[in-house]
Amino acid sequence: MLYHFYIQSKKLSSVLRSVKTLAKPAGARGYSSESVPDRKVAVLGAAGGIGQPLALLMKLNPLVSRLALYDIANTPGVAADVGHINTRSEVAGYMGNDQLGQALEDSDVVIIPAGVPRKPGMTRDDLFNINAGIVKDLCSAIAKYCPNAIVNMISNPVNSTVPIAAEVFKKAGTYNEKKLFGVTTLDVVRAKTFYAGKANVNVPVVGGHAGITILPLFSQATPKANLADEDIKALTKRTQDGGTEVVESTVTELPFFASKVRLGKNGVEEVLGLGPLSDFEQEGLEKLKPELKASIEKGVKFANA
Ligand SMILES: NC(=O)C1=CN([C@@H]2O[C@H](COP(=O)(O)OP(=O)(O)OC[C@H]3O[C@@H](n4cnc5c(N)ncnc54)[C@H](O)[C@@H]3O)[C@@H](O)[C@H]2O)C=CC1
Ligand SMILES: O=C([O-])CC(=O)C(=O)O
Repeated sequence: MLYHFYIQSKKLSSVLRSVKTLAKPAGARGYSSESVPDRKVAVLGAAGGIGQPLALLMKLNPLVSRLALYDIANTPGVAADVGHINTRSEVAGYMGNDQLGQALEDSDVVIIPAGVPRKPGMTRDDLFNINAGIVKDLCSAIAKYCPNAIVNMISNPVNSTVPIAAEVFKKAGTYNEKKLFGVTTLDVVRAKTFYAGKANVNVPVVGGHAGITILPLFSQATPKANLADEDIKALTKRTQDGGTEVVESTVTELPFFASKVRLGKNGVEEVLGLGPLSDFEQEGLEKLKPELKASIEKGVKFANA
């Protein structure tokens, strides 16, 4: 799954693991290059710490045929570098606002890691003042140049940048709740790693992507490890502090809530429910709602100001 790869891209070891898998010839993984349709992916913020390894992973993905790398600076070099990799997709670099439209035109998928990252001591919400404006402008351009694209928001604070994107698209008349995602897969990756080390385990993580709004559901882990309540509490805290898909849903009364979804080529096909929660998780769910609600409202207010 797309999201899995790029969110893992922060860790070099994960990048190398993914590269190993993806570097197999397309046919070896069940794709025949002739039968793969044309698919354009645009990365906005492509020259950054997340954008560059993400561009590499997209270049290695046999499902991508055109890769547009956009940033306000340094994209010609990044595009030349990534373009030397001998895989299917054609790579083009775009730099500065004048070239944003070209970068976005005809895109099927847009991934946004543009904006500033946290420094030690900052919360994700501390990034709001700078990143909200960046995301708003980029989403206005998406509505204009590729209104049908699937949009994946990485820029923080995700709990607010996703609602900002939704408001911009609603105003432009292009909003499709099935095609807007907040990228929170890193929370799932962390929950799995902390729960069971290297073992192959599934752990759903729901809510948002900041602090207590991240709620790992260890009671639904498969296979299950028999851990004491105190250990589950500690693992929950570690996952929340360590750094799924945020979609508009009816899983809770909140308009945006990370939950398990079934994906298809047109975006979300089904939003899956929360499933049975332990008392500890139910308590966590009630605690996260006010904070996530406030972050959503902050984004909506900004976009409509
Ligand atoms: N959702 C998640 O799980 C994660 C989210 N993030 C977030 O992703 C964002 C990027 O992080 P890094 O790549 O580490 O930061 P970075 O500073 O290394 O890269 C950001 C890039 O965005 C570019 N940029 C700034 N304004 C832009 C604009 N208007 N249009 C296009 N590009 C623009 C910069 O030139 C830079 O190349 C941060 O907000 C960070 O918090 C980071 C890791 C995981
Ligand atoms: O923590 C951050 O600022 C970046 C992020 O979203 C993550 O690593 O989960």
